[in-house]
Amino acid sequence: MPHLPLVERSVLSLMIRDDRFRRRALGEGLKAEHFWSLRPLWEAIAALARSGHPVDVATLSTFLARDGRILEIGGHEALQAIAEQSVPGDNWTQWVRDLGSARARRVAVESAKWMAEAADGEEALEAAAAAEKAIKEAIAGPTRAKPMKQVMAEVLAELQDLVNAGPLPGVPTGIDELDAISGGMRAGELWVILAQTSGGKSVLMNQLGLSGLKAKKRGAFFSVEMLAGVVGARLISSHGVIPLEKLTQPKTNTKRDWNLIEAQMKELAAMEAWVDDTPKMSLSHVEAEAQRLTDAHGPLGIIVVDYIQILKGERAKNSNREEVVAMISSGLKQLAKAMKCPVVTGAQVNRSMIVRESDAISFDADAMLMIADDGIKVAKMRNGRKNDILRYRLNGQYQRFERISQREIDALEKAEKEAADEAADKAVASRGYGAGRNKQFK
Ligand SMILES: Nc1ncnc2c1ncn2[C@@H]1O[C@H](COP(=O)(O)OP(=O)(O)OP(=O)(O)O)[C@@H](O)[C@H]1O
Repeated sequence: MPHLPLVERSVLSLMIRDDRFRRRALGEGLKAEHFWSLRPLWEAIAALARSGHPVDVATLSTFLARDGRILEIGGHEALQAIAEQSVPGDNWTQWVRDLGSARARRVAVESAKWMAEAADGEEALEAAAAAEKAIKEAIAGPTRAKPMKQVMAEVLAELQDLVNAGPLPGVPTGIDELDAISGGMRAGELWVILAQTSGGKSVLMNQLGLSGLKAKKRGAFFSVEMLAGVVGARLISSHGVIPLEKLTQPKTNTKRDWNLIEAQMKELAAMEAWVDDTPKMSLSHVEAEAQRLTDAHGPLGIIVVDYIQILKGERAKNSNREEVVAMISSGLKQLAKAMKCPVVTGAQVNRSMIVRESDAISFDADAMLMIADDGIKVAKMRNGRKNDILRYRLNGQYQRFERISQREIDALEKAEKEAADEAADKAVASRGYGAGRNKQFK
């Protein structure tokens, strides 16, 4: 049978060593049929990756040894050699095409056999038609395009969901002004919260997640920095408007404090939510765990990932930190699409409020909220108006963003207007029209 042992070997070697290629292979529609000599190895890698298990030589070896298939690929040493083979990923696309064409040639050989073995003319014609279809499919690869009939059915289902949904098309954010602009956090959207260090990213992410839980959505919280207990304490504080100290230094708590805390704990415990605090968490861990939770409990309604730059990237050889961050942000966007729910994450910015390390985050995000002293600026909103400033400010003690008082908003707006006028004056003066905007009209 036609096959390409070296290409199979190179593709599988890349897949063992680099999660990025594993995801590409699965996303690009490679299947067991594309492999001939190393098919059991493909099946083992795909099964482990899909179920969120590590894909390393030891795990693969145990997996293949269980049903005796390790011998079909040449034994443990052959597996070790494949994993250690150093191959560049540059030819990946060509190799995937080559595997597709080798598969097409195998289908052609098989098809010729069916036709030759046909008992009579009619059966031979049927075999020829079936063979033509199989060859076309093998050459084209798995189709990704959806027929218009299916697209229309999906539009109809979405419209029905929107009609049946509450007042908002998306998951409520809990911040009225933001809901009015965005319509809530919609399925497939990536929301990114930007702030300097300790600016309140985690607080706002949790607040949006909690708002989803209150709207009876299933939620998953992934936290790299904080232990699950700390996330839990912060959620209690935010949900119950209880000072965080009462949860971090509880020795002086009164009976009333304990009653309040217990009531909040009960409410939160009844929500369908999970907190994952695995250290050194990677994007593929998040993807696999979100899938596992969905399989076990039903679709998730919101996913919070705290936060982009701290997530471990499977670093491909020679890739810099910027490329890794770009890969993670696009992975989170894909996760939102695959899980059909919003994903909320954060990104650290520097003093000039520039996203560190990657512009890609701003490309992938559907909504970007920038935390500043005078409020939360809507820096991007794919489905709505941008540049509004939501007059909310971090209240660290209660782990939530709260509306700024009207008096303070008036003062902020006055100061902003004065600053804008001053800037306009300077611009006019610098163009040489006079000393200032007001003087021109005297
Ligand atoms: N007991 C408390 N009282 C008042 N403020 C508190 C208390 N505990 C924490 N805070 C404040 O709450 C905020 C928590 O911010 P948060 O952890 O959301 O920031 P972040 O942007 O996620 O930070 P990092 O850069 O560490 O990821 C901090 O500004 C902190 O000072």
